[in-house]
Amino acid sequence: MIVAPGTPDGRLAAVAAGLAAAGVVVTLAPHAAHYLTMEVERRVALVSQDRLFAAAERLTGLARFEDPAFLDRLRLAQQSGGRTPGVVVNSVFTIAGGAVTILGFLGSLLVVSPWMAAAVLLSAVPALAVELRLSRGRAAMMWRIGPVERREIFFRGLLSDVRAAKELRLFGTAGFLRDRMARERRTANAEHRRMDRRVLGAQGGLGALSAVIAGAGLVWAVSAAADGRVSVGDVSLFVAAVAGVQAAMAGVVRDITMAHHELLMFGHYLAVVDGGPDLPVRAAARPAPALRQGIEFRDVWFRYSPDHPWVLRGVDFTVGHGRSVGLIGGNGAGKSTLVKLLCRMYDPERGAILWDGVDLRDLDPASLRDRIGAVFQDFMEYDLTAGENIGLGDVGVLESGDRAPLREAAERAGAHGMVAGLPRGYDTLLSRLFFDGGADAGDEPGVPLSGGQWQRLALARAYLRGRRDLLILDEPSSGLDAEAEYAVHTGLREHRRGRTSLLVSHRLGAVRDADLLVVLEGGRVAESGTHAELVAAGGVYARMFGLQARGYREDPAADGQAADEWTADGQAPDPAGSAR
Ligand SMILES: Nc1ncnc2c1ncn2[C@@H]1O[C@H](COP(=O)(O)OP(=O)(O)OP(=O)(O)O)[C@@H](O)[C@H]1O
Repeated sequence: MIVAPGTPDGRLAAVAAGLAAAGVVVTLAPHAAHYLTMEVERRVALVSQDRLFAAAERLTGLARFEDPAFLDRLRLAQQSGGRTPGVVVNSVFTIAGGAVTILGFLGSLLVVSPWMAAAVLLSAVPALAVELRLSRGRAAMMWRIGPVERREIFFRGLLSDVRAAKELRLFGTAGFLRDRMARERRTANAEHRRMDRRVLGAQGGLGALSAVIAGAGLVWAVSAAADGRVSVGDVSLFVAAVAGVQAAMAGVVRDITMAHHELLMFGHYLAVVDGGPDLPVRAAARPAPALRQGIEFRDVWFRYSPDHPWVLRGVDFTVGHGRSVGLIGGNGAGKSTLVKLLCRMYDPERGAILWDGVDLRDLDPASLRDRIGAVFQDFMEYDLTAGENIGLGDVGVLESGDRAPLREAAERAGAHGMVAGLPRGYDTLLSRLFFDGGADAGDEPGVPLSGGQWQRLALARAYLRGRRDLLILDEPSSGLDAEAEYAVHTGLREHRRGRTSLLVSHRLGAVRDADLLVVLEGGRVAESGTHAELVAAGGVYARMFGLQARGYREDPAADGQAADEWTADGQAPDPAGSAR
């Protein structure tokens, strides 16, 4: 009987309930602590990820995203950002717990042998120094193998990318790429192995030091017991205390090192989040005003970096307000580069681009971009719904839920019929990679589009920004079929009428009626003028136009006449045929 006879049943029940509650608390506490830790980590990860990508979004231009070192840093920052705070906080708690344990054992040790206590404590100094050094070495190694791991990630992505799958199968290149992937992994593994060996060696040394100290202590304790200076009980206490202090100190050193390593890696996160602007930001940058006069390229020189050749070498021309300018030039002439400069993705190295006479560098980039609608040559295909693919041209419209502007833009881009024919119209998910999560979609896989269909959506996206001051179209119809191209160019002509636009195209028939044609060659404006003027001049444009015109002639015998026909009256046969 553990309860004295006569104890009231109520008290017994209360004691039992109290014990049960304590048992529940004791059982639940670690799980609750784990839950709280994980919840804190989830929240910290969410906030840190948001801050990281907000910082990336603040970068005005593109150069950082083309800088391999920045990309490595961004990847390491993603890994460390969400993890470091949790690891460090955990480490602080475990270090505190370890310190208490050390103090407890140290008390016992001090009673038996203060010298031994000092020796065991001091042995932590080299251990900490060595571990911190290893931690720095590990962080440096992670940075060193960044490019290797990024290449491996690239190959891994390639081997699982549906767009690459065609060529990999047709050319039988998957094995070759798999080897390259394995080679990168082997290189990374070699670095990891080297590091692990260093750690192994160092840990071995530290282990030996601990063993020597503990062994020397034991010898001393046994001989002291033999001399009767300490009792047998003291020897047991001594051995347990030495082992306890050493184990707890090893734990503390391990936790300090882990926190140290995480903080080193967190440096990458801070470098991205606190990184300065990539393009100079003028303190007094003003909002871009509505375009009234035009845009002037004034002696614009540009290269992607000092290690790259000049792409533009003193480009001069003006896009007058309300005028359409066609930009022409061979592959690599710098047309898309010029478009990117106009959107201030980069700054010219020399010269300036002026918006109504104001240098783009003096304008707030966001307000400048708000005045521009564009289709880039390498336009995006978003794994989102058709409506969202168009709506991303103007998030305000997208968020308003008003479908009419989306439809209008799609109609102008010749995309409405195609979108309306999709299983869920504008709500159809355009992807094979995701399931359509719509309430009544029954998790159907999304629908992929053809190249030309995607291009129409990209055009619709630009049209959604129709009220913008400047429309830039970089090869907007390269993937379209003949009818669609005709429709698009007819629509474009309408859309461009009286609006400021810059149209880049290799199809000279598509740009011939622009108010001004600018031909880029060798990084400079080789010639400019109207179609008739350039044809009459018989220069680069005339030659290019003649070549294309010949390609559209049915009768090869007439080739010889072609150039004469258009040079004579400046009204050449239409090279793009259907596009006219
Ligand atoms: N991000 C970049 N970094 C370094 N060089 C680049 C970059 N983008 C383009 N280039 C180089 O700049 C030159 C001009 O490229 P750009 O894309 O402007 O030519 P383009 O006239 O638009 O050609 P295309 O008619 O083939 O589209 C090319 O030699 C290209 O290699």
